[in-house]
Amino acid sequence: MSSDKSAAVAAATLPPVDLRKGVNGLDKVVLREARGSSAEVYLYGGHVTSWKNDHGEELLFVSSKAIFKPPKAIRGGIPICFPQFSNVGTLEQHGFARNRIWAIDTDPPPLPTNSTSKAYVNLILKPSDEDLKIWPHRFEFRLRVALGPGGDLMLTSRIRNTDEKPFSFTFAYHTYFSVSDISEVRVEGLETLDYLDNLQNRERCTEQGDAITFEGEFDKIYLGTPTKIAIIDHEKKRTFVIRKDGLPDAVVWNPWDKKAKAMTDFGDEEYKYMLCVESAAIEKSITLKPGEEWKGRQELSAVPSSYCSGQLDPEKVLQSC
Ligand SMILES: O=P(O)(O)OC[C@H]1O[C@@H](O)[C@H](O)[C@@H](O)[C@@H]1O
Repeated sequence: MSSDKSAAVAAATLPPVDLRKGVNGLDKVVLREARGSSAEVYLYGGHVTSWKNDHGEELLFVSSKAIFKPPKAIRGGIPICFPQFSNVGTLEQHGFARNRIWAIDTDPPPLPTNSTSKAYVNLILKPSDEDLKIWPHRFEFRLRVALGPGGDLMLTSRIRNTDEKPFSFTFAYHTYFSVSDISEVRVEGLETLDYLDNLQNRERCTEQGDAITFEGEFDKIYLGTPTKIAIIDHEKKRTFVIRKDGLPDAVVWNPWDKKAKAMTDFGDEEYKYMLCVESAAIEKSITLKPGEEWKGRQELSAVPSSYCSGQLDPEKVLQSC
């Protein structure tokens, strides 16, 4: 039996949603779609740690040194940065949502969807008394993680102000994509945009030239980005397409060798095999009045690259997906 078929047969005999124990006994939810794709979501952080296509290939990067233990956020997958991106504010780096234990939301308000997939989970995070001491705002953060019939991974965040006064926040889906070799990767859709360079005190610059390629440490916040961005992996002949909604900015990050060595939960050479492209709302923070809700959506697909005699046609890649 081909591996595709056996993955599909296995998926058909297993439930579309399964609560399991993950690393260090942490609870995780396994999602499986009938054709064989799958995803895993840890309640710790509301954190997606795996997304596999129907060939069983892992599409996200998780470090071999990732520490699955609170309070350290899991290195890789899709950490949720909320209510603060990076160090722009008084909270710990990237906020606290990525290192809190989320709950399964058994009765979420309806979310319009045109997918018939049964492979989804709804999670919820509410602030604890301790959280309210460091960020004095009551909220309900609902996260839905769903696998589409074709294996697409959809994350929908709904954040509601349940307090009596307005609050503001910044946000990112800090997605770590698995790539074959960072030197062979290009990102399309961000050319000619303005960005804040995290390596130059967030100086505002304008991207020049062609698609983005990588030759060293990279850490930029692109502003006013299109709703579609592509990551083209030459060697794998695979293109990731990111579609996003409600998230105008996009962070592109690779730590390269020196920073990789400085991170205790990241292998020295692992920077070669990952790239973060993060759908985000950073430059203009989101403000919610009491009772208001914000929604931010990210949809990921992995498709074969259109690759012709060594030349990629960016237009073709973006249009054909
Ligand atoms: O180590 P952390 O807190 O997970 O952050 C990783 C990186 O996250 C990125 O989003 C930032 O732009 C980088 O500056 C940062 O180094």
